[in-house]
Amino acid sequence: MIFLKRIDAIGFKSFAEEIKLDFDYSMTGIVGPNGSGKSNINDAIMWALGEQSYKTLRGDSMEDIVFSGSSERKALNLAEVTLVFDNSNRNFSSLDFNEVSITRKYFRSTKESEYYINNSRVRLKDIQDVALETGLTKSSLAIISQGSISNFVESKPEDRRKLFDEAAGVARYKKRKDEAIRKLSRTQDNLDRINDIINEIERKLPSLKKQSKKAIEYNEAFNELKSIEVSVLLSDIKFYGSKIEELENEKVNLKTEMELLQKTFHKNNIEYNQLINTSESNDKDLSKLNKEFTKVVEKISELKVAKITLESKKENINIDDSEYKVSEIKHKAKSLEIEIDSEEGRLASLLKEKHEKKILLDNLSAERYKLNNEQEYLSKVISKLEIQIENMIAKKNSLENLFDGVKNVLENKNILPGVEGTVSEFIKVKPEHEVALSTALQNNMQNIIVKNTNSVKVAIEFLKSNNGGYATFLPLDTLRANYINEETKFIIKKTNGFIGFGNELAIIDKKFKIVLDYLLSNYLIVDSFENAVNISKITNSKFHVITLDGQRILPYGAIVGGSKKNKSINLFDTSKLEELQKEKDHNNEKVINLQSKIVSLSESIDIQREHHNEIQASIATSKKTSESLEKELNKIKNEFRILTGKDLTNDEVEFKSVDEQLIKLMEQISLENNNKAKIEQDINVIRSLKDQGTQKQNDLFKKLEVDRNMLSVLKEKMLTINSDRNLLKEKEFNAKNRLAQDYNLTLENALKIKETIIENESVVREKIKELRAKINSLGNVNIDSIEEYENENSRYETYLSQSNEISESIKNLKDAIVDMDHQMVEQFKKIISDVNKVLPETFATLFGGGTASIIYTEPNDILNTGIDLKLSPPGKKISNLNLLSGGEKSMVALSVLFSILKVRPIPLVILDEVEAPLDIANVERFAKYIKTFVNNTQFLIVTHRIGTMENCDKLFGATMEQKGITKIVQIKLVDAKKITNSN
Ligand SMILES: Nc1ncnc2c1ncn2[C@@H]1O[C@H](COP(=O)(O)OP(=O)(O)OP(=O)(O)O)[C@@H](O)[C@H]1O
Repeated sequence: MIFLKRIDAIGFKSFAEEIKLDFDYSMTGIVGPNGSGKSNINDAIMWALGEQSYKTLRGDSMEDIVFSGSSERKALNLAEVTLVFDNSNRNFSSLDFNEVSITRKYFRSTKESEYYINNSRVRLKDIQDVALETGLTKSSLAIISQGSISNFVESKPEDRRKLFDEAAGVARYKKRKDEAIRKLSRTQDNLDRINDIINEIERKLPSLKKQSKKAIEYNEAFNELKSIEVSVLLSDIKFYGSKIEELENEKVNLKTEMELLQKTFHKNNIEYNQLINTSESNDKDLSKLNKEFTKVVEKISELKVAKITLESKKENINIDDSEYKVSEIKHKAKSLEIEIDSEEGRLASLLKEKHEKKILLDNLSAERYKLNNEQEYLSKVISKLEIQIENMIAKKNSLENLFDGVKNVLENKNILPGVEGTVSEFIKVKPEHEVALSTALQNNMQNIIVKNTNSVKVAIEFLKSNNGGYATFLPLDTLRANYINEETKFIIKKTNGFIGFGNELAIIDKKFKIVLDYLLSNYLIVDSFENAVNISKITNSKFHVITLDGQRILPYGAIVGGSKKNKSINLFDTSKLEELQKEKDHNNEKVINLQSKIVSLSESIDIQREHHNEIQASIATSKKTSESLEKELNKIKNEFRILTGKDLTNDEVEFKSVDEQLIKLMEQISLENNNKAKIEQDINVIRSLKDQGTQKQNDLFKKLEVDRNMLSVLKEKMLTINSDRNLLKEKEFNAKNRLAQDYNLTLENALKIKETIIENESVVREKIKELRAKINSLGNVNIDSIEEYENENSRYETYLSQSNEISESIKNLKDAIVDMDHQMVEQFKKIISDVNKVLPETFATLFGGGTASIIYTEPNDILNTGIDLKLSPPGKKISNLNLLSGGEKSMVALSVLFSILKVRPIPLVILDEVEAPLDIANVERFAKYIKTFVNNTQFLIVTHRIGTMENCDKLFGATMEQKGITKIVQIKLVDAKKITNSN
């Protein structure tokens, strides 16, 4: 049997000071004046066992259970009640202790309750479990007040049955049944909701299934088409690629051939034009010489006429024959000497001229040798430059330095709208700013300039769908620069060593200016590190400051410096490439100049060589002429010796006036003849040169014609190659475009797809047509429907299984309710029958005779039936229970209560003034009757009645010595009586 050993309470209602009640006895009485706090003990027990209804506790809120203060005491914040039970028989089966204490605390401030079992904090539910085992729970039989006793008879049959429900333990089932019904209703709601969803899905599912089937068919056909067509496109692209490569190679060879031919043609053309010039100048010289020649011939004729006139004049003079002959000889000798002198003079001048020509020729040859060497050296330099340029262009065109994302975007520029190119492609810098601006731009060189944000969107989608990497885009429509304000700019410009703002030093096309401003407007370029530090300080370290050799001071003062390795390749390459190209062009110009100089030098050398040869020939002729004149002079001198017997000396060569005139004339004639010969010689030289020139000119002309024809053939060929190549490029582009547009594939990604081997091209192309037709025949396809169908179907299955589970649990609940109903009926019937067995005896004992029984108001509906009482007090016939007196009503209720206690003993029963309406004799009977239960039940009786007090084992008196504060002390019967009497 569970035995309540002690109650400790403080702060609960009127227990402002701690009260302790030891219940060592089976029947304990509590006495005291009205309002002294007796019933508060019952409340304390109920509250400690977890009572949640403040109304049951006679309050308006839970706060009302805390001591609210009195005229002398302040209100308390905490109410605490502890019940101590004996558990040596382990009546609380789950608690392995000899003593079990249950504590509840309530804090007014937090409005929170705390529960403890044996001082360990527990949940409310743990307390309620223990309370169930005590049988001391709310509305149980354990706590009976005066009100509930008098109500029992007066209440309706349906309310009356509650007591029996409690006793039968049916209340527990009822509670569970209510819960089960609530759960059933909730579950049914759930089922309805799920069935609604199932119906809704069922409506959608067939159409989705149809769409999904169509989409799957489409996907299959599309994937097959994709696999075949991608392979066909790849094989086409491969074919076009190899053909384009062949044509490119052919083009390179053709270009080299054309360049060579053009060089030769150009060279020959210069030579040809120079020959024409030389020929024209020769013609001029010739006509001049011819005029001079005519003049000389005319002069000689005139002189000869004068000589003949003089000779005839002389003939008329009568002179001795021998004298004449001597004179003749003298005259002839004189003229021969003149001729010899003149010939010697001519020879000397020819030798001098030859010497001069030799020196000139040597100089010209030396000059030509030097120029040839120079040309050879320059040609080598040009070849080297060409290789360097080709390498650079190849490297630049290869895109190999670019990040994956950037490379992919640039490679697919044709299908991505609005992509302009990388920053490095457009920005140019002066060589002296190259290092600084490369340092500034190092992270942005590969940013891609695009027209607008839409272009960015398309490009990013493209990169995402091809797993093509990342890139930074600069959309021209939304890009905004963070400009330095004019005032700050003014100060910066005045600072030592400041060279310029990054965006003003770099060069870019006007339409991309915002890119420069965006990237470089906050970069200050300065000459030296010291000045960089200074300018950074002046500007509060707000901007990037970069020195010409690439040292950087970042905003907020960080400094980056070191070697110049970071120089941007692209920027450098651009200016370097231009530099190389310029150098090459400059050297080419030099070579062309040299070539024309060499050609003209060669011309001059040829001409001078001809002159030299002519002079050589003239020298030989002159020597011969001199020799023959000497011979003739010697012959005449001999003739003179024979005629006169003396040697012809110079003194004798004297003439008379006519002779002298003749000699003079002859001298003049000889001089003019020499002159004429000289002119003739010059004419001959020029003529021969002219002939040679004409020959060369004709040869060159023919050669030029041949080369010109050849060039036009080669150009024609180049045009054909270019147009073939462009055609192939277009085809290749179209194929790539189809890869991108039809299959959203870059070439790179397409190559990763396993290729279908094409054995028979026409069969494959036929298959492509077939698949296309199939795809077209499918019409509008909703690809998402595959996933949608799968999702909806799986949702359908999930809900279906949930619906089945819920239906199953509804069935279980219904079964459980039926089971509970059955249990309740059985147990209810049992308690009624058990009580009916003892009730007549109890009734007779308390009433001193008579009989009583319990009857069902609805015997056919035991679950809902009310309970009525059939009573026969001794000597009375009762037709209506309401006709009983107050005391009788209490006695009837107590009979029923005690009958129940007999058949269903309860460990602890609290009776609160239940015997108040009874007369002294009945109180006596009542108290005595209680005594018959004490073996199974512990009684706590709040009473004002002496009869009851006399039968109690122990009495406690409740007083309010201090106003409003209950004090409880054990008292003797005599004192109890005193208290009662004084009431
Ligand atoms: N929160 C509270 N703080 C202080 N006193 C309280 C509080 N709640 C109730 N009381 C006091 O408790 C008393 C009521 O006690 P109780 O009902 O136990 O009296 P009783 O002895 O059973 O009286 P009766 O014999 O008339 O039934 C009242 O005086 C009331 O003012």
